[in-house]
Amino acid sequence: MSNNGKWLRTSVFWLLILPIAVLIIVFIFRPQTYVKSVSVSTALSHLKADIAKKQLDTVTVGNGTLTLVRGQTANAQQEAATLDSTFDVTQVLKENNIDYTNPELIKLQFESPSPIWGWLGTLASFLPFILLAVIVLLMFRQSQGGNNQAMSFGKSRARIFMGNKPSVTFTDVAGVEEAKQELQEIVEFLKYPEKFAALGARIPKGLLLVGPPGTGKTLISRAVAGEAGVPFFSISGSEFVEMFVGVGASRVRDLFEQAKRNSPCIVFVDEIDAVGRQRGAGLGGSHDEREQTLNQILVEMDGFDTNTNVIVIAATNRPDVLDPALLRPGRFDRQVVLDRPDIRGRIAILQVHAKGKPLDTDVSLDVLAKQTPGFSGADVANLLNEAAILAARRNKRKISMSEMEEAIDRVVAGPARKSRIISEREKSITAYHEVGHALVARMLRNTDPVHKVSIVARGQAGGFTMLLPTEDRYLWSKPQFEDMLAYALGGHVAELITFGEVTTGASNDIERVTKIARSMVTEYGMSNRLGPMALGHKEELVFLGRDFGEQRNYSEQTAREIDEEIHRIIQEAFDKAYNILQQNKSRLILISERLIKEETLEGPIFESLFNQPLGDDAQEEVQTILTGYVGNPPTGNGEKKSLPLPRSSYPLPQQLQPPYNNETNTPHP
Ligand SMILES: Nc1ncnc2c1ncn2[C@@H]1O[C@H](COP(=O)(O)OP(=O)(O)OP(=O)(O)O)[C@@H](O)[C@H]1O
Ligand SMILES: [Zn+2]
Repeated sequence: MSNNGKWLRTSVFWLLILPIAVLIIVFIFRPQTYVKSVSVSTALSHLKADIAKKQLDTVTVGNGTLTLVRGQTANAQQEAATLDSTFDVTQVLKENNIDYTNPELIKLQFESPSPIWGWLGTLASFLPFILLAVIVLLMFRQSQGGNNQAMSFGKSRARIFMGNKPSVTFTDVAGVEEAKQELQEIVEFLKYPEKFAALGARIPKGLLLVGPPGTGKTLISRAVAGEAGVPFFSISGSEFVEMFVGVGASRVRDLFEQAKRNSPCIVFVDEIDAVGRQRGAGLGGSHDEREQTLNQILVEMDGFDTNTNVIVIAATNRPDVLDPALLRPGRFDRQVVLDRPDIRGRIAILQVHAKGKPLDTDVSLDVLAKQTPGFSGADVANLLNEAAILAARRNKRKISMSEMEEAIDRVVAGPARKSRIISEREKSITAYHEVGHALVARMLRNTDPVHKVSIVARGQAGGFTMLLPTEDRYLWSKPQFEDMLAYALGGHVAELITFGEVTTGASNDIERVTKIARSMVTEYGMSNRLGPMALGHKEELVFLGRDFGEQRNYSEQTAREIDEEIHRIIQEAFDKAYNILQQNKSRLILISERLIKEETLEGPIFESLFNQPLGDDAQEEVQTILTGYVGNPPTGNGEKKSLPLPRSSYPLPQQLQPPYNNETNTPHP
């Protein structure tokens, strides 16, 4: 850190210390509450008077004294009366017609107050010194640059980490088969470390679980420990954020010490993003603390030798903010993704959590799964729990579908859940949109194979299409960009062709397309008309808060030409996508409808659907789909007039043969 930063930190430090010092002085010279000695009868009569005034008093009896605190203010008047051993407060109150059962008026306490007060009093008089000592210690630590190894300040706060052996197994985790498979390997490592050691295999030290909240990251980690029969230690990154400097690091040290003593075992670090954010900018103690905690975790992990057999599993839903140091080999170099479950996953999770819950005959888990797109595992579990509570409240013996329906609404609308539930229509539109992308990608030469099409909502997007890059790409050619643009417009075009209208769902695609097309023209020299010229983006000149307008390094004429070229490129991409989807409309309908049912289509399934013969049977199926459609069917007939007419006559279909069937391209897995 620079000198400047240090100076800043020191001043911030003093700004914090000064008010504390002032507080301490005020505390020392504060007006003492004064306890007046009175007789029992005086105290009682005062109490009676206060009750008549509807004022809440506290009566404490114990240690031979009756203390009356009159009123609830901080420096309420206090009276103490000495009692003899036969004094029975309830009896006396009764005799005096004081209703001591009304908590609004009288708070009756029977603890022995004096030792606590005495102790507190002593503590209070020492408080300034204790605070001073803490401050001095903290300063000392600061000036040491927060050296973790030195001092045992954090040690005294050492917490005993309970490493329990969870009884959870993989059967309790449902719908995340891929993740389970990957973690199975970790289980093997933990169970038979010698087997791997004998072969010289390096046991992974760290594994990062990535996924949105409630997708079972904690659960599956516990299940790994449960399967392997090893202890499970857990800690959460967010615990460290508010701590004093050094405490977090020492906690981490304690945790790992115990973990190593109990190896083989699992250390689970939840919310690692809370400490594992990119190091760099930041100011103040909590930032320092985070950095030190993170450093300590890295130090511990680096210190494992080959037979440590402690595996650290960290969980996050923000892998993008993590410090790259965490992801380096030998640290959290393995990542396992836990996504929100698709329909099959939700059925499986429903089955797991329905165990032990008596369900009525009308309950169909399939139907429930269908109604809950976007639910995480935790939401699904929560849904069943809510339904069970509702059924109990209605004095039912079994949970029926009506409770389930209501529980869905609760989970969706309830404060805990913000994820959306999609209407049937929105689901259809999303499906056609995504299959539009996928089909265009499938038909073009320069796009990667389709890896997955899904209408399970993720983040902002209602669905997504994933291509599987066949190689790392650093250079993009013009044809690649052109196909990419058509692919990106595939969703928009599919909506247009089928439902005859476009939705806001394509706005991201359109933004991306526009950006790429602009870059092609202005940065990459991919427009023959303008040639290889860096036509820098418009720069906004903002100086000292004043906007001086835009600065261009080209003329008005060129600006117009750029716009025209961008327009042409996008138009051509649009036409390409349009032609492909028109020609494959039956495929579009068949695959989209399948996607609506299954919510996710993996690459191979998409491929086999794509390759289905489009004979009479298929045409018949299309017709059945269209006639059976609720609402307006995805035919889009009659809406075509409003389309921009395809201008470029892209040669079809010869050139657009499915590319992955020839010798140079093998069908992807
Ligand atoms: N795949 C699943 N199978 C069965 N139950 C699940 C699954 N996913 C989540 N649950 C249920 O949801 C609960 C919460 O999940 P968990 O705490 O493991 O999620 P998480 O991903 O760690 O969440 P967070 O990111 O908020 O910490 C689990 O205890 C379990 O009951
Ligand atoms: Zn899209």
